[in-house]
Amino acid sequence: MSKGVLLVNLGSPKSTDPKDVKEYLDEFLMDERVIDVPYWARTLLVRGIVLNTRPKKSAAAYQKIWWEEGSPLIVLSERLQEKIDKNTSVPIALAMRYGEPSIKSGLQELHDKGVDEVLLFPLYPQFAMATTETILVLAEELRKEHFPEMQFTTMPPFYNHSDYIRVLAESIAENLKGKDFQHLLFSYHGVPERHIRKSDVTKSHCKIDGSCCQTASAAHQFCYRHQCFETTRLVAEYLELKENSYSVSFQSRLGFDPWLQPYTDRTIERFGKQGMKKLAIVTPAFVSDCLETLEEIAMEGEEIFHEVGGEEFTVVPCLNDRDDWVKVLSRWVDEWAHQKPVNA
Ligand SMILES: C=CC1=C(C)c2cc3[nH]c(cc4nc(cc5[nH]c(cc1n2)c(C)c5CCC(=O)O)C(CCC(=O)O)=C4C)c(C)c3C=C
Ligand SMILES: [Fe+2]
Ligand SMILES: [Fe+2]
Repeated sequence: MSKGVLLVNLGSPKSTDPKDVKEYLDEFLMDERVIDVPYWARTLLVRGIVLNTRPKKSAAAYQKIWWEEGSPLIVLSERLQEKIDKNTSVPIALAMRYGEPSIKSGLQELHDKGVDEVLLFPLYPQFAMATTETILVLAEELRKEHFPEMQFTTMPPFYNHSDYIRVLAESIAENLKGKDFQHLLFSYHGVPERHIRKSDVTKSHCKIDGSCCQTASAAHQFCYRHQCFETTRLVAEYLELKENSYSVSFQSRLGFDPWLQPYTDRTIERFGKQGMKKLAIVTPAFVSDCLETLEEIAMEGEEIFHEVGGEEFTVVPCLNDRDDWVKVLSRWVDEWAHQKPVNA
């Protein structure tokens, strides 16, 4: 059998034109693993309400961060793919869950190179129904329909992998070197609390309280909240951060349902109001910088902090195509290609 890898990230609109943003948001928000309500309710909510106003607002946000080469998320993912491709012995293709290049075109590209054993590699450190799961489900549907001879292996979430923790911690240390920050905020993309309960395989463990994520359970294999806390704990341990000098928050909530808390925007505001002057922030749910890091955190977050008296707001960039990250990913790929287990 001939092996190859499909890296999969979230995706972006084709351009910052509100029409393209609307098309992208339609595909994204009509995904039953993102807005997980019955089809009729999702259609009413997304096509009847959200898509009337959101595309214009999102397009304006995209305009603030768009690069000449295109969407930062796509350009950075392409750079990562090209570097890994140069460093490994098997073909590496890139796909996006929404928009282009599609998962189907990525599988086709590998198929055209004679690949029949694919490592599906969602570019998300932590598992979530709205990210990892939706990629794997769609890839399997496409495999059955178009590439029945292909075999898939899945890269597990790497939120606690020692190589990932080391690279993330080193990146934080490097970017904050010489900066005199009072607190390091780990801001993860949020999800509705309901998603956590749905992914609970025990059906009873996840209470979303102060202790469930620290109490050992089979649920944690699919618990986004637990995995965010674990990434944070391991990085803090690596960097020897003092208790209370760091904390976790969740950003980018949409709609009126309760999402994971505390919310990042309110946390930044609270810190400023309490008199904090120097805040650093890192966003480990994203491996590539994107709208949510470049606009929501680096622009809006900073504005909130300054409005309430904060002075220095330092954002640690995502791992993007850092050399040590490329090296780790390339080694994981080669280990898989040569049949060694990829998990530590
Ligand atoms: C119900 C809505 C959403 C859930 C659940 C959700 C989970 C989720 N998303 C990411 C990563 C990214 N999301 C990005 C943008 C984005 N996310 C939502 C909604 C949900 N996300 C929307 C509507 C948008 C589009 C922009 C906007 O209108 O606000 C991005 C950035 C894309 C880019 O082009 O730069 C990323 C990345 C994760 C990791 C996650 C669950 C853990
Ligand atoms: Fe999102
Ligand atoms: Fe939990």
